[in-house]
Amino acid sequence: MANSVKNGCRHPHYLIVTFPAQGHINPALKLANRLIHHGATITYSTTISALRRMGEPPSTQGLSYAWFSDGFDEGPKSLEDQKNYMSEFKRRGSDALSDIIRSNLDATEPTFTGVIYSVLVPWASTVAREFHLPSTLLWIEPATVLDIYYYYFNASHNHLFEQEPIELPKLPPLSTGDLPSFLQPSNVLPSALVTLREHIEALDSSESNPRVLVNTFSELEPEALTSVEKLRMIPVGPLVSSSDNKADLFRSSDEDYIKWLDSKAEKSVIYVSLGSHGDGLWEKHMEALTSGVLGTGRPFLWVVKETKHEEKKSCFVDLIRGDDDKGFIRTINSLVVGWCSQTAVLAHPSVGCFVTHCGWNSTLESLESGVPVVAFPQFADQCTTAKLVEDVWGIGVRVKGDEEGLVGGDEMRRCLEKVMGGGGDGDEMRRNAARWKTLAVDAAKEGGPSDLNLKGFMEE
Ligand SMILES: O=c1ccn([C@@H]2O[C@H](COP(=O)(O)OP(=O)(O)O[C@H]3O[C@H](CO)[C@@H](O)[C@H](O)[C@H]3O)[C@@H](O)[C@H]2O)c(=O)[nH]1
Repeated sequence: MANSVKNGCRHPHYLIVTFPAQGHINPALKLANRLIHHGATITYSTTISALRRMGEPPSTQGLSYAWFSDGFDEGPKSLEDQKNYMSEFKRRGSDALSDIIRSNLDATEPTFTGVIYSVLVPWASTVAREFHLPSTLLWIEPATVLDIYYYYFNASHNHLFEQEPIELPKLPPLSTGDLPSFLQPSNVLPSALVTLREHIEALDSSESNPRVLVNTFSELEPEALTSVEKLRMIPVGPLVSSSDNKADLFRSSDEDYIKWLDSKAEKSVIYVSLGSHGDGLWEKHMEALTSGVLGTGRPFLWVVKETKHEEKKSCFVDLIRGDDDKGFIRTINSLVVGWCSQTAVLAHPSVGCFVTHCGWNSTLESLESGVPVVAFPQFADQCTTAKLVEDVWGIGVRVKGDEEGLVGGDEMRRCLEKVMGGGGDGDEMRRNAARWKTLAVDAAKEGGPSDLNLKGFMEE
């Protein structure tokens, strides 16, 4: 078999495969850029639906794309489509990936040296194995969350989940509400659980101690990174993309939100964004969130992204802006945008607090910017991240729901005042956030520990 060989070593060429969602595409792109920086070539593969939404993908020398159809090039339309999505993504994705690898291997000079696959794409490791290519999981959530899934799906540890607090090796004691939502009794997405189990099975069935690239850094989760003996977790984060080298699946707002932020006092603005899956929130928490934020009387910048439910969106925007005579005051003191450059917003000196759902990218971005948070987790890994934010890293406060998990406006306001207010807890969170900012930036910079880990991964 002919190979691309330099000085006796095969030139690294990775095929990176990701799930086509906003929170998945960019950390993998950032990884691609860092690997290219260290001399690798990358073929980046995800679905045509993602390409259609992002328009022109970022281009860099050494980076090429291999798009494939998951059968839903315009995105899943009906509830039925959504139910079938994960199995279709796996079926069509496996076939497509086989074709991509086969045509590379059939070329006069085949070049792939390995496959890197991300969360929700466990089948990529099966395809890689069929072609005798090494594969590595890129875990784009906290190491702590991977530990939890590992123990949950592992027969010899599963009993640890039977009593509260849940005590897992080297992790802080957890309540059921701190677990990823898929492991909670209220889980409404059984297909996610099937895919996560496949991830753990793929790791368990591979070589003795599989390497996992984790989007975290060693100071942030020192114990979690070594909790599971079977896994060699390699921290390579934070993988946070700058505005000019990322792909957005949503159209940025025309409003000049940076100019608006420029007009506000230092650390005075509440930034509200609940990631790229905010739709379900309107039903449950819209009023609480709105009354809490408005109740503080502080200026706010709020992302209400485009949605299939445009009618609900406009009700929500009306509610934020106010439909009474106070509406004018609210409008001049607030800005609602459809989508923004979140990293640019978080880096702005006027932002004093981030109301976040605790998606892992948003959390890393707030750590890297030193902005304290009000944690308002919705599903998936977000519940565990909220626990870490509040109890382990001390950079924010988590809103508490009632017995049914419902959050009230007073609670939201209490949390906002705690983070934004002067003295006591607020000062401590700001100090902690400033400390984490330094550590996060140092970890990811050229020659920093995460960067050296990535270089080590390539050279091994
Ligand atoms: O106006 C906006 C709003 C968001 N973002 C970006 O969108 C990304 C959102 O990612 P994340 O915070 O991780 O949230 P989700 O999109 O909800 O991510 C999904 O994927 C993540 C990685 O698996 C999980 O941690 C989350 O729980 C899951 O919901 C971040 O990079 C933000 O900077 C923008 O650029 N502009």
